[in-house]
Amino acid sequence: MRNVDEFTITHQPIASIDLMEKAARAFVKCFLKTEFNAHKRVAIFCGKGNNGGDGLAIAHLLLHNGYEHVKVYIVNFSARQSDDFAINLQRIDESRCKKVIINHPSELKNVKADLIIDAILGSGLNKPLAGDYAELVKIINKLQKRVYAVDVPTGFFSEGELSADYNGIKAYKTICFQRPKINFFFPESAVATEHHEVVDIQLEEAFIESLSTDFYLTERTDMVRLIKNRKPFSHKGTYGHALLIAGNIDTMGAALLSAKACLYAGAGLTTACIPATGLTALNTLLPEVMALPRDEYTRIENPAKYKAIAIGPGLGINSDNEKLLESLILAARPLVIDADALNILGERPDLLDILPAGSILTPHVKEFDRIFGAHESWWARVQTAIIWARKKQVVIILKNQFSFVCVPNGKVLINPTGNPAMAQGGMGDVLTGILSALLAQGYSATDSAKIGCYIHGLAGDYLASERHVVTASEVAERIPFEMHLLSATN
Ligand SMILES: NC(=O)C1=CN([C@@H]2O[C@H](COP(=O)(O)OP(=O)(O)OC[C@H]3O[C@@H](n4cnc5c(N)ncnc54)[C@H](OP(=O)(O)O)[C@@H]3O)[C@@H](O)[C@H]2O)[C@@H](O)CC1
Ligand SMILES: Nc1ncnc2c1ncn2[C@@H]1O[C@H](COP(=O)(O)OP(=O)(O)O)[C@@H](O)[C@H]1O
Repeated sequence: MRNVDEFTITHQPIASIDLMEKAARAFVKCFLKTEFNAHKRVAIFCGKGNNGGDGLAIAHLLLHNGYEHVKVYIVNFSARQSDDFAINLQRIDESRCKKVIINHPSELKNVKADLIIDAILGSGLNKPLAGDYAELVKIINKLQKRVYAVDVPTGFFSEGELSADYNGIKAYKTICFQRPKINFFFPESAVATEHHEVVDIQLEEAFIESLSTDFYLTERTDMVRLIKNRKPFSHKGTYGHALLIAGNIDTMGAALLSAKACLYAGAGLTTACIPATGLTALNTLLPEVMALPRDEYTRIENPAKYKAIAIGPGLGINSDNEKLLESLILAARPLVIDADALNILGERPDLLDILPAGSILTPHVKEFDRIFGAHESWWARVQTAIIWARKKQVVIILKNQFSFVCVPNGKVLINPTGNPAMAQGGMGDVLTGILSALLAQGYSATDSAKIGCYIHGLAGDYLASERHVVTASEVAERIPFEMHLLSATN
């Protein structure tokens, strides 16, 4: 962001102090959406860099917006200060804003605040917190007040491996500028900030887009561009035949959920390869789906007749299923590999080595570590996924609240949709069904993964807007509505 900042200043008629003012305005506008009680006492902790400069400008604006009790705490632990911090400090000195200078953490006493704004250190963090900074942050966290962080919580690295013993500010919400920090998407960030919201400060967009990065956030506009309308005169053959190899005696539901999602995501034909004991359930619940009974060792005759083949949901781990997976991999057909098929891969590194290019793997964290070994952090997991996706020319969807879609060209597409109401068994089976349907309809593995994760989460978000929890079946049923809304606009 720093070079974007510089680029904006040199290419647009805007001074850096004005950019800081814009950032502060954007912060305050967002802050006032939830904090509209101007009687609340606000303590703003400001370091002496530009993050602290933002804090001072925010203090000014809050007073302007009718907040009566705003106090700034200048964290004076460093001799250096940025130019824009100095300008804003002078403005504060000339205003009616209360100011306290803290030269040592022990000087912080009797903080009477309802809300705290953290502007001590932002994206300039270049080493872990230690000494006075660490001590001060500990005291602030102990106050147990609602903290809003400016751009980044103090002590939180925006990118790179996150330490397991985070000692920075624990924010309720981080209001960050222009782009989310990559590390907000990792589960380890939950300890640093419960929520984050990105605000636009009109940095030079064209320049941001031109910066090289391996991380891309999937957006609604991508869906509108990618999802194709159903064509006049098209028929079931146009939209491909998907085969789902799934289910076992005690996990038939997984097969039913995948097959349901496959239907609802638009495959022309769907066949479920399930144990014969599940046929009645399948025919009763999903009469549109064809069945291929799976008893003992089954070979898929003529796999070429299917445009997409998925294997794994509720499959069960046994030698017959292992042989089945092996035969498909040896047939060099791209596959969607999920759940127990991933667990089989974990036991068979030789199969991992010959994965058909164009396949999609959909591991959650445990499945991922079973295949690729234990990892200390999510950052490390994503690095491993990037390497394997490139090496085997496959797509790896590392599933979580924000799923990381690692694609063959080494890029990572971060999926922003989805929510904790979706944290319930069967949700991954639905994703596998959606992916199969998209592949059957002719989308590439990368586009299927990108679209599939997005609409899966979007359906969950729609349902969760009025509910505490959503079920996997309901997510499947919501898919055609979301696809309609997205494709209708293109
Ligand atoms: N384009 C944008 O995004 C815009 C950004 N803006 C704002 O600027 C913020 C970035 O400001 P910044 O570059 O001045 O750095 P900041 O975070 O204030 O740190 C200050 C100094 O602290 C030091 N330091 C680092 N780690 C340390 C540690 N562990 N313990 C102790 N000291 C440590 C380090 O100095 P050093 O140690 O290198 O001398 C560092 O330079 C950004 O977050 C946003 O709020 C907006 O105003 C406008 C648009
Ligand atoms: N908190 C959450 N926020 C968003 N999505 C979630 C959340 N929890 C789970 N999901 C989604 O639900 C799916 C769960 O997959 P998985 O664990 O394989 O489920 P199952 O094996 O029960 O079918 C993933 O796609 C994941 O992204």
